[in-house]
Order: sequence, then C-alpha cells, then structure tokens
Amino acid sequence: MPHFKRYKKDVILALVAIFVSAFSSLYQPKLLENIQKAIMADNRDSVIRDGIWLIVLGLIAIVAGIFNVYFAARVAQGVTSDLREETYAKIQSFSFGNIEEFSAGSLTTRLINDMNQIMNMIMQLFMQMLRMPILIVGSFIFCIIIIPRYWWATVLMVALIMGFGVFVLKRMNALFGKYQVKMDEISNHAQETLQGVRVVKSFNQGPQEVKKFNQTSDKLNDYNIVIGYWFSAVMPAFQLIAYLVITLVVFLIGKNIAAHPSDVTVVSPFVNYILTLLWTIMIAGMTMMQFSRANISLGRIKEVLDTKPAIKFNENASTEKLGGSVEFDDVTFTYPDGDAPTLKDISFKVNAGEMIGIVGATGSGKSTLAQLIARLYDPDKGEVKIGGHNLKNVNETALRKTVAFVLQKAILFSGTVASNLRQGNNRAKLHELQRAAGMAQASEFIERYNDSYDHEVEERSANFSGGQKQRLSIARGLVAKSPILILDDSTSALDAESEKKVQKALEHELPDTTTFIIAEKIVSVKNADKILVLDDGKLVAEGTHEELLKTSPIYQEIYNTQKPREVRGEN
Ligand SMILES: Nc1ncnc2c1ncn2[C@@H]1O[C@H](COP(=O)(O)OP(=O)(O)OP(=O)(O)O)[C@@H](O)[C@H]1O
Repeated sequence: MPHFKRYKKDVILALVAIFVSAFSSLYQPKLLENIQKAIMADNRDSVIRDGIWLIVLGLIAIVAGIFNVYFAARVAQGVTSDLREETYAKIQSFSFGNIEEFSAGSLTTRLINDMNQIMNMIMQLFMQMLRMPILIVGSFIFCIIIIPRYWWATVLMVALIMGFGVFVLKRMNALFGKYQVKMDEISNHAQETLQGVRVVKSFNQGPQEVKKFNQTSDKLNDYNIVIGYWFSAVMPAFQLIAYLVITLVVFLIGKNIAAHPSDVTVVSPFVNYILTLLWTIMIAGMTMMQFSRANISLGRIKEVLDTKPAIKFNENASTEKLGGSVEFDDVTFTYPDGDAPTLKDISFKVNAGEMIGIVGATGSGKSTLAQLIARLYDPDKGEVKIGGHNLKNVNETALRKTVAFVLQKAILFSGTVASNLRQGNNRAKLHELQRAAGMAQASEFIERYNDSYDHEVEERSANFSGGQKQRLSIARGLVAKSPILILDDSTSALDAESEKKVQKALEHELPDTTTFIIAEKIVSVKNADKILVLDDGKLVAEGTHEELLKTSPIYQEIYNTQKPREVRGEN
C-alpha cells in the first residue's frame, strides 16, 4: 500500500475508468431487452431512443477501457520500478553473509522475474480484478431480474464453476511454488557456468553442463506442461457448464412459451448475461492464478526487504576517516554456514603507518582476517578496532574511507579505466589516477591505448589480462588514499620485476599508510615491519622476517619450501 501512495492520482483515474467501463458494458444487454420489447410493442420512438443509448454506452465503454489501460500501466510500471529500486538498494545494504544465504542467482531472479510477475499483477488488478466483482455481481443480478422463475439455473452455474475453479486453483498454487524454485536453480546454474565459461570450456565441461542444465530445464518444462494441462481443461469445462445451463433455460422457456409468450424477449439478454458471467468468472480465475503466482513473487521480494542486514553500522557516528591503527582483541570468527571457527582467539596490534605481512598455508584464514578488518563480517567473539574504535560502533562511510581493500580476485566493472579507478574516490583528478596507476605498474599499458584512461572496460573485463586486472585493481585501491590498505594476494599475477616495483612504490610513497600484504610468497612480505603467521585459524607467531626465521618453526617451514633464491629476492 505505501508504494501506491505516490501514484494516488493515477490509481483514482484507473478506478473511475474501470467503474465507467464496467457499468456501461453491464447495462447494454438490458437495453437490448428494452429494444426487443419495444419492437414487439411496435414502439418506434423507444426503439430509436434505446438504440442510440446502446451505441453511446458502447462508445463510453471503449473510451473508458482505453483510459483504464493507460492509467493501470502507469501505476503498475511506477510501483514496480520503485519496488525494484528499493529491493536493489536493500541488497546493496546486505553483508556478504546475507548475499551468500540468498545466492546471487536467486537475488537476480527476484529482481527480474519476480518483479515482472508483480508488475503484471498490479496491471491486472487495475484492469480486471476490480472490474470482476462489478461484472459478476451485476450480471448475476440481471440474470435473475430478467427471468426470476429460473433463478436456480444461474445459481447452479455459478456454484459449479466456482467449485471447479477453486479445486483447480489449489493445485496450481502448489505448482507455481515449485516452478519458481526451479527457475532460481536454472538462473543460478546459467549465471555460474556463463561467468566461468573459460573453466567450462578448458576442462571440456560443456556437454556435462548442458546435461545438468537440461535436467533442470526439463523439470521446469514438466511443471509448465502440468500447468498447461490444467489451463486447457478449465476453459472447455467452464464453457460446457455455461452452455448446458443456457440450453436448459432455453428449453424450459420454449416448453412454457404458450403460458408466457413475452419470455421470448429475455432469451437474448439472458444468454448475454450468462456469457458475461461465464467469461468474467473465467478471467477472474485466470487472474487469480496469476495473482497466486505473483503472490509467491511478492513473498520472495518481501523476504529480501524484511531481511535485516547482518551487519549494522552506527549511522550517528562521525563520517570522518578513522585512524590507521588496527587491533584484534581475542577475535574468534565462524562463517555463517561453517561448523567450526575459521579464526580462533586472534590478538595483535598494528600501529598507523606500519607495513604488515600476513602469511600462512592455504586456507589458514588470511583472507578471512582481512575481511574482518573491512568489517565484511563481524566476529563471534572479541573486538576488531581501527583507530581505537570498535568497528561495531563506527559509521559505514567512515570505515569505507579508512580501509581500501584490494581483493584476491580482481573484479572490474563495465565502463572505462578511469571510471573503475574512480570507484576508489569519485572525485579523484586525472593526475591522481595517473599517480596510482604508476605505483601499481599499470600506466605503461593504460597509456598505450589511444584513449588511455577513457579506454573501455568490457563486461566482466574480458578485454584485460589477469595481470592487467590486478594492476588496475591495486591502482583503484591506491586512488582511495585510505589510511589502511589491504592487498589480499593482489600481486600473484604480476611478474617478479613488476611485483618488486609495486612494493617499492608502496614502501616509499605511502609511508603513513598502514599496509597489509597477504601473500603466498615470503619474498613479498620480507621487508614488512611485522609479519603475522597464521596456521589453521590461529595466530602462531608475529615479528620481523629475521625474528621469525629464528623463532617460528612454521615460518621456517614455509621459508624452506619456497626456493631460497626467490625468497632472498635474487633473480
Ligand atoms: N564465504 C565462506 N563461507 C564459508 N567458508 C569459507 C568462506 N570463505 C572461506 N571459507 C573457509 O575459511 C577457511 C579460510 O579461508 P581463507 O580464504 O581465509 O584462507 P586463506 O588463508 O586466505 O587461503 P588462500 O591462501 O588459499 O587464499 C577455508 O577453510 C575456507 O574454506
């Protein structure tokens, strides 16, 4: 209801148009009866007068119908567009955990398919649904007024049609629910395999994926066919009931015509009203089916809108940047769908401006720890503090200004190189982009393009290599000029020479930035002020490279498994 408020004027006009068109349609057969009676009574004036009224009413019904569609469409499009935007904004407020729970595919289906269902429902609501009660009740009353003796025939028809209709609707409802779940599955599958099309192709998984897709698609088809069966049965069954009733009434009128000769004038309007009743009930039934389908969609949208973001920021806190120090105080964290904690009792302190390396075996929790600094998740226990503030009490804008996160997987968006770099800071000037790109070793390839920073980034950044994407992604992090910079294995696709240059630039040009470097290779963190060593979610050692070589067996093990020449930075 609140969504309709903005469109109050259109709603009222659509309703007025509905009433006008419904009442004018409804009164036409009654006028026809009057005309027939006037013909039998040889009353020429009445025939002409009612004939003109019949034409006028017909025209009014048409014009009102056109206005009705126009205003109904305005309401339906407007409300759906607002709802879609609200839902998208809500999804943007979700934490990682929230999105993982729904799945990206399901959220996409909700934003597109479910929204379409809702739009159709609103359209039908203002075109059909409100017209139905008027036409059903009106033609029912006229059927009885015209020939009261056979009132039971009308009641019988309505009872049979309604009974059958409810029976079918109940079965369809269950099917629509299952249909929607399969639709989510198909959308998830298509999204995943198309995004990962290179993997699918290189491992020759195409036929396998086609088979999986076909299975889901066939199931969807099965549901559609059953829904189609019901649809195909409903129409003829309803028509059969109506024509049997008409035949019965005409038969009874014919049988008693000698006693009631004027009954001959009611046959045509009676058939008219019965057919209006039949069609209206049928359309109402179909609209109800669409409604029950849309109702499921509405439920799925409501589920998104009612979901509370798992992470809530303090809107009243200052939006100014926080300091650069970072502290973990006895932090334990479990992923929403995880059984055991991924990080266990982690405590450490980092001063502003320090360079921190994080090393550990794969799966030891390095990225998870970094995600907690950016508050992509909240710990189960303990506190994460930045600039002395517990992250649970800070403002989101302040935190985003403070922490720049270069993710392990470099993701760019369609647009230009400049628009991607400016995601770090919307107001960054060209020279700032150039400086960041220089540090990230990205300028050389950007400047080779004729349109340099205006070079287009295609969808899913297909026109950039892995290494180029990583460099752009690092540059985007640097454009933000945040007090804290996290590089999560962000130089893995860079050659040794470029990686060294990036590190030198970070060391010399960002002396006041607290930099976290997560790396597989020890050479990448050798010069850090402090290195944190993770093992199976625990912080097992911390210190400089030299200290750790002396004190930490795990660090020594990692060191020894990597080629000594490479570790020492000799090429
Ligand atoms: N979104 C998630 N949901 C559930 N479990 C997760 C999720 N992300 C990571 N994990 C699990 O948490 C553990 C730590 O993962 P994390 O990515 O932090 O490791 P990592 O040390 O960064 O590894 P790598 O060096 O391979 O990137 C792994 O066992 C992983 O399976």
